[in-house]
Amino acid sequence: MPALKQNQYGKSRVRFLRVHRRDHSHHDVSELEADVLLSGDLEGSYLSDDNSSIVPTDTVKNTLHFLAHENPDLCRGEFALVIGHHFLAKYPHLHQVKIELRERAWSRMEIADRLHPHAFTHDANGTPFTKALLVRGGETTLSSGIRDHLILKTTASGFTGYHVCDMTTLPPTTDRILSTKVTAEWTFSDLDANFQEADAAALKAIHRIFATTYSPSVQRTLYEMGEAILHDVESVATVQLALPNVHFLNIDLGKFGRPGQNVVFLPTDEPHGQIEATMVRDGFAG
Ligand SMILES: O=c1[nH]c(=O)c2[nH]c(=O)[nH]c2[nH]1
Repeated sequence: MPALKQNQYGKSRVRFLRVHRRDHSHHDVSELEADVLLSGDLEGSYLSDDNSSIVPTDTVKNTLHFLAHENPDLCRGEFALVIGHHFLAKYPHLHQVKIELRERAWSRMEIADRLHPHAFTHDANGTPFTKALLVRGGETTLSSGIRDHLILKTTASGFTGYHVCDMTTLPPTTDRILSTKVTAEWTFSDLDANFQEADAAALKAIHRIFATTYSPSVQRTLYEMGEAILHDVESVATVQLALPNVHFLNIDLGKFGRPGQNVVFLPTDEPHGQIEATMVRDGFAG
């Protein structure tokens, strides 16, 4: 009989919208998609036909809906911790709960220069997420971030001085379009932090570095983004960044009397460069 090395189970893609009604017309919304994976004394369900340890995944889904109802005002980070603590407290045979919450971001409509109290527009640039891992008797880890946040600038980016060999065809440039689809994840060292403020500050730091510094390479810009997040957001200990280099290629209009034009570019998806790194605050283990 093969050894059961590792196992986990749960419910994925549980979707719900929470409406926090501050008063009859002023509402906040949070639309989430949740994955919850459970581990613990569950071997019996794999090694025999004994299902008594299985909290059905349907129950997991119902629990998420119920906890959403009871906690309409918690931000993603706080809500992830509530979910994790609930499962560990209620089911003593579970040892670990892994949670991911992905948000469909809704921002308030601006009507007559005022933010509307209950009308929203989908803020579709990327998917904000939170991950939590709660281990019975162990440490809780919590991280937040954003996937596929697309940004672009039209100058203040170049790429020169790179390694040249017989396979090199790339011309150096000191003025290029720089675009990337940021995936970033930051891990909290302080579980009492204001996660919402921290998330907003981290995204602001990414934007500030992108917009206000000359980029000599995606690698350098990535490092400066991570450095800025760690500088600006005290509650964060590590930052992981993945920046695809989304190329916009200069279209040759020489035949039409517009040689070396710098106006019309071809957007491309593939192939793309892929630059990734993890940065750790001094004094913290990676
Ligand atoms: O910023 C860049 N980093 C690279 O590693 C690279 N490679 C490449 O072809 N163009 C670029 N640009």
